[in-house]
Amino acid sequence: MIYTVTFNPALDYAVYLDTLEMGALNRTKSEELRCGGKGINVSVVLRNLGMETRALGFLAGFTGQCIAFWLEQMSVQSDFIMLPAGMSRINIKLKTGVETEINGQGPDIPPQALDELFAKLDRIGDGDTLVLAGSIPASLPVDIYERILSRLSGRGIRCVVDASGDLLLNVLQYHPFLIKPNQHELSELCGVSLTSGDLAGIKACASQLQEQGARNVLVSLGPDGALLLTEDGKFLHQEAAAGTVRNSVGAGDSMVAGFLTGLHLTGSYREALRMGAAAGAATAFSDHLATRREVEQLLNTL
Ligand SMILES: Nc1ncnc2c1ncn2[C@@H]1O[C@H](COP(=O)(O)OP(=O)(O)O)[C@@H](O)[C@H]1O
Ligand SMILES: O=P(O)(O)OC[C@H]1O[C@](O)(COP(=O)(O)O)[C@@H](O)[C@@H]1O
Repeated sequence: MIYTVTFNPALDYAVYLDTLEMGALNRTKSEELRCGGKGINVSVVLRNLGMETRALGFLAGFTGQCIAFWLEQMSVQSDFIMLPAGMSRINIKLKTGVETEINGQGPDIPPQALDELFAKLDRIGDGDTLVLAGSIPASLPVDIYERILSRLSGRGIRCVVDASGDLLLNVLQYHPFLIKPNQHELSELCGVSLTSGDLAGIKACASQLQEQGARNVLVSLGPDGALLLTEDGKFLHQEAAAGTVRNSVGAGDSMVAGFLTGLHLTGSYREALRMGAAAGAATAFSDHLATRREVEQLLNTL
């Protein structure tokens, strides 16, 4: 079973307009609302690809109820903790030819709710995979992912972490099975400025994160594809699929889901990377998260 944890789920509100005029009334050409947050997106795409998954984390308020309802409608198994106050965030995704995002803070998570999550995590066992993905509400300490990995350590659980900054750096000492920074996050993590196409620089940063403890490092590069540094020290590069971008929100999460599915089905890192790229592109080229049919179609082109 692949468990995902989303500390800070969201409703993603995508708004399409030709231009955005600051300080004026703008009207949309169209808009879409869907549930989001990194772990949730991973679970949705895993489910679409026929994998067994359960989404964990925290929800609050009417937005939280909406997220739970939509997950149920999509037959995604979930076991969220409902918080006593606040509301799950609404993240705004402006589509004006370029993509601009405004992500919210999220509700406070009180200590009792955190204990409830730990109790659920204690039931995960040998052979399971745990995906910790996304930001945490400001009220939580930045070592929270580290505390989870330390608690699960030695229990045969495969841990995947998709987060940025210290949230990610702090867990490397626990040797996560996979991390998936995008190019921007990689630059930040390594304190260097990486330009698109600087494959040598990207490889050096990936190696640095592996030296710090990550087993496999998957760097997603948007339209430039992806680079995987495997645990046995090999670099694999994957070109991106060709197509027209509609909404790339969730492409990274879809890549994680595709990668885990590909690895489960074939046991090959090369194939996992290919399926990750197909799933990422399938999401970027549509206004929803990748479906199985879309992933299979793109897989044939890679
Ligand atoms: N414009 C695109 N064209 C083709 N593939 C894409 C595009 N954008 C994303 N992808 C695929 O999805 C993967 C994840 O996207 P990326 O934007 O790098 O992640 P994130 O959403 O985490 O920033 C990429 O590595 C690539 O394979
Ligand atoms: O938790 P964070 O870092 O604020 O990110 C949350 C946002 O990331 C997403 O999960 C999309 O992530 P990716 O585009 O990296 O796949 C959105 O659904 C959500 O709004």
